[in-house]
Amino acid sequence: MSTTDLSQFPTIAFIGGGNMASAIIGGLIRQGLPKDRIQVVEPYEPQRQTLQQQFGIHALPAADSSLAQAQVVVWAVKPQTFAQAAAAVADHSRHALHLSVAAGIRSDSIAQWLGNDQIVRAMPNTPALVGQGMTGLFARPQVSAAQQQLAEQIISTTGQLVWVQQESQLDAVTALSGSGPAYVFYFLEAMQQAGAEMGLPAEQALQLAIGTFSGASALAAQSGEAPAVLRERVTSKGGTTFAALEHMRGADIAAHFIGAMHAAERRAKALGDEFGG
Ligand SMILES: NC(=O)C1=CN([C@@H]2O[C@H](COP(=O)(O)OP(=O)(O)OC[C@H]3O[C@@H](n4cnc5c(N)ncnc54)[C@H](OP(=O)(O)O)[C@@H]3O)[C@@H](O)[C@H]2O)C=CC1
Ligand SMILES: O=C(O)[C@@H]1CCC=N1
Repeated sequence: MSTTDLSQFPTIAFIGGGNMASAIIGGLIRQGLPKDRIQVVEPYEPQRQTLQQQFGIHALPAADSSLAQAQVVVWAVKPQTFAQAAAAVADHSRHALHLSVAAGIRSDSIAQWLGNDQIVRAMPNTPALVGQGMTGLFARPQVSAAQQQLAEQIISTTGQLVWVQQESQLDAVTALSGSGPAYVFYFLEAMQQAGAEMGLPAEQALQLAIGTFSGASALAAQSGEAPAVLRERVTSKGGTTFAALEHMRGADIAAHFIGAMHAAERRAKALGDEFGG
């Protein structure tokens, strides 16, 4: 995570004030962006109250002309509601940089809805909530280097990032790191259940599972060795890991897992087709 000083940063408007918007707002405030530089449009009253309690930000129930002061507009609405939200905002944000986190919605659609080509698409993930996000970014050719840097500064308050060269690669990022935390939680649930079935208290089983994920991730990141090498080092001949991995191979878990990720990528593309312009 970068430690950029954001005290001189421009005003940023968020369209949609739910999970992902909150993760980014939290990152920006932690790094010193004054709250009066953040605007949020959020139609759901309980969520507006949450934003007030969590960040001391007064969110607007609907777009209005005050959005014209924002130099960056972050789109954090569901793909299904993007077109409708864009229609209400377009007239107020002709000259802003637009940063969309919506899954699947292509920048061609966004440019058409907003009448503006200055668009960066981002695919973050929920560990952004604790400053450990992983985000893929794509910039349209019309986006300047300075605007790319601005997008990078915003996203880097939530964790790490990578730029992709082709917009279609964002669908792969969505299937991998965007949806990825859910895969990890799915495995954590299964490991907790197995631990409990084998006689461990459920809480202790979860603690062991979480610690194993974070420890193995740290080892993979710091050792510089391939996951397959690290896996082999755990797998003693005729031992327990071998027994577990043979069971997984028999059930072709890897093929099923890879198939699941392809399903996520297909869904990202379908969201773009279904809800894009
Ligand atoms: N959650 C995740 O792990 C990730 C999500 N994303 C993407 O982020 C985007 C937002 O997801 P997430 O934060 O989880 O969703 P949320 O539902 O938490 O947030 C979206 C918010 O937008 C509000 N909203 C609906 N219509 C409008 C409108 N016209 N103008 C302004 N706000 C509106 C919603 O209100 P209401 O509830 O009343 O509809 C809701 O509070 C999605 O496009 C998703 O694809 C990207 C990466 C990861
Ligand atoms: O499930 C979704 O559609 C969003 C995009 C990536 C994670 N959540």
